[in-house]
Amino acid sequence: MTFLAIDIGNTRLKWALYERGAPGAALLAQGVEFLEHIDRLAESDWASLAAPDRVLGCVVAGDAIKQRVREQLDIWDSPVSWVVPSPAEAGVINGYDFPTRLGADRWVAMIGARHRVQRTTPGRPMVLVMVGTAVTVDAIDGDGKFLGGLILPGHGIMLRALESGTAGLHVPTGEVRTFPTNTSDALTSGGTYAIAGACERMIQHVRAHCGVEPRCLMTGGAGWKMAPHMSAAFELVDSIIFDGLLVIAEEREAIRQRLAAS
Ligand SMILES: Nc1ncnc2c1ncn2[C@@H]1O[C@H](COP(=O)(O)OP(=O)(O)O)[C@@H](O)[C@H]1O
Ligand SMILES: CC(C)(COP(=O)(O)O)[C@@H](O)C(=O)NCCC(=O)O
Ligand SMILES: [K+]
Repeated sequence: MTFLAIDIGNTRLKWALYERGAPGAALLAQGVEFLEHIDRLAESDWASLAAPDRVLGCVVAGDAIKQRVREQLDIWDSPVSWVVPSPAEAGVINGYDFPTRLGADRWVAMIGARHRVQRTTPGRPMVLVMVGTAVTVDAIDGDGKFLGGLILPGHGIMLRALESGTAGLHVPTGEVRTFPTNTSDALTSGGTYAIAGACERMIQHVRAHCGVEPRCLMTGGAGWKMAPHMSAAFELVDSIIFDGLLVIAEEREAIRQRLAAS
C-alpha cells in the first residue's frame, strides 16, 4: 500500500512517497518543486514512480494551485484526499474559533509534532514553529489541545515589504549579527530576531499557562536559517508535515477498516 504525501505551501510543493501510510514507514522517494514549476511534475519527478495506492495532501496555496496539482495527479488512478482541519483528529483538539479556517499545514504539522512528543515525552506541552513563506508559532498543551498561534511574515516577505516601503533599503542579503553595523546585516538580523522574539514570547505564554517547560520543535524550508539563532533549544525536524500526514492516513485507514468490518 504505497502512500504519497503532498504538502503545498505558498512557495513550494513538497512530496514524499512511502512504502505504506503509517508512521515509521520507509521513505521510497521525495522531491520539492517551486509552484511555478508544478505543471511539469507528471512528466518529470512523478513520471518514473509507480502509481501510489493512496495520496493525501495538505494545501494552503489556494484552489487554482490545487487544481493544477490535481491535473498532474491524473497520470495515476490513485484515490486522492486533502486534509481539512476538523474540531479534533488523531489526538489533537482544534482550539480555533472556526476550526476549518486554520491552515491545513498547521493542523497536519501539529498532529505530526504531537505524536513525536507523545512517543518520547508524553503529556509535555509544545511550541511548534514553521518557517516558510509565512511563519507560524503554535501552542499545544499537555492534553493535545491547540491553544492558539501566531502568524508573522517570513524572511522574504519582511524584506520585500521593507524594500517596497522605503527608498534606502535595497541591499544584498546580510549576516545575522548581535549589533549590526550596516544595512544588509541590520535587515537580516531584524527579520531573524523578530521571528526569534515571537517564539520566545510564545514559550513564555505556554510556560505560564501550562506550568511546564514546553518542548520546542521547528520545521519549514527556512528552519535551518532560524535554528542557530534561537535562545531556547529547538529540535529541527524537516519531516513534521509528512509525519502528520502518515499519522492521519493510518488513523483514517483504521476507521475505514472498522466500518467495513461492522
Ligand atoms: N534552498 C532553498 N530553496 C527554497 N527556499 C528556501 C531555500 N532555503 C531557504 N528557503 C526559504 O524557505 C522558504 C520556503 O519554505 P517552504 O517551507 O517550502 O515554504 P512554503 O511551505 O510556504 O511553500 C522560502 O520562502 C525561503 O525563504
Ligand atoms: C499561515 C499560512 C499562510 C502559512 O503558509 P505557508 O507559509 O506554509 O505557505 C497558512 O497556514 C494559511 O493560509 N493559514 C490560514 C489562516 C490561519 O491559519 O489562520
Ligand atoms: K508550509
